[in-house]
Amino acid sequence: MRKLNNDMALLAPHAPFEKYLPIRFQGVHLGFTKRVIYADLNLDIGGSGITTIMGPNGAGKSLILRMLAGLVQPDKGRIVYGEGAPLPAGQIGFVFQRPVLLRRSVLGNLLHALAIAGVDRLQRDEHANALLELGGMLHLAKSPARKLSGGEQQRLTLLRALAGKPGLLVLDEPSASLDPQATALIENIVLRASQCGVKVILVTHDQGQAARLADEIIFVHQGKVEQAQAAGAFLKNPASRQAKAYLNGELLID
Ligand SMILES: Nc1ncnc2c1ncn2[C@@H]1O[C@H](COP(=O)(O)OP(=O)(O)OP(=O)(O)O)[C@@H](O)[C@H]1O
Repeated sequence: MRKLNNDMALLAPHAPFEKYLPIRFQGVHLGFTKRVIYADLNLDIGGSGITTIMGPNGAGKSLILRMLAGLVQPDKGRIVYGEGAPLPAGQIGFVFQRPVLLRRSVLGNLLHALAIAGVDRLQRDEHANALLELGGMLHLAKSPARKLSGGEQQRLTLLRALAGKPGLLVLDEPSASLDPQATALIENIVLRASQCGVKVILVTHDQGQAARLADEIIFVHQGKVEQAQAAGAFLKNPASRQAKAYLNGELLID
């Protein structure tokens, strides 16, 4: 219980996020010069907890995350949070596939993120150290961030994303190419954030990871999106033939 209290102090969103749910993609069209990725994407990401997006390479999973982040704008349509109020700055934390860390120490990266998040200068050291403890990285505090191993960099990126106590955490294959132990460390932090009320949206190809983390799963294939299905049901008996083929490792041709 004590740990949960500590986690709550460290991870619970700085402002309640429920009112920004569901997240709705309404009539979204997104295309590039030679290819339309989404012609008319309508998708509700409704529940709290962890939503996992799965689907073959190039299906457009990362683009859904990038649109959520406002990094890519749809050509048409819109993304609506809850009743439609604009999402306040600092409510989304991102972890992308390739970590981009500052040329500073591990601690320096977290202190910078805390400064950006508006945390009082006097509280930053304590907050950063608590994050490092959460990530099992206290012993690396003074190491140059860019010299860390891939798994350590990914974990630091996750801690940095949580520094501002966001209500929504968006992760794009956060443990691709990590070993099982490094993956377990990442998953532990994600689960703890979720238990503290952070809404998590995670892209993964790892069915084991989806089974361990996901409450619901969305399947994306050729610009079409299956509405969220409960994770257990999806992994056992997915709604579509394409999802079944994907889970069985078969080539998807239509
Ligand atoms: N800025 C861009 N310009 C042109 N094409 C793009 C751009 N961004 C993404 N795409 C294309 O959109 C498609 C979907 O990309 P996206 O990164 O969302 O796929 P993904 O489902 O995340 O794939 P993966 O599992 O391989 O990471 C790809 O074919 C990609 O090449």
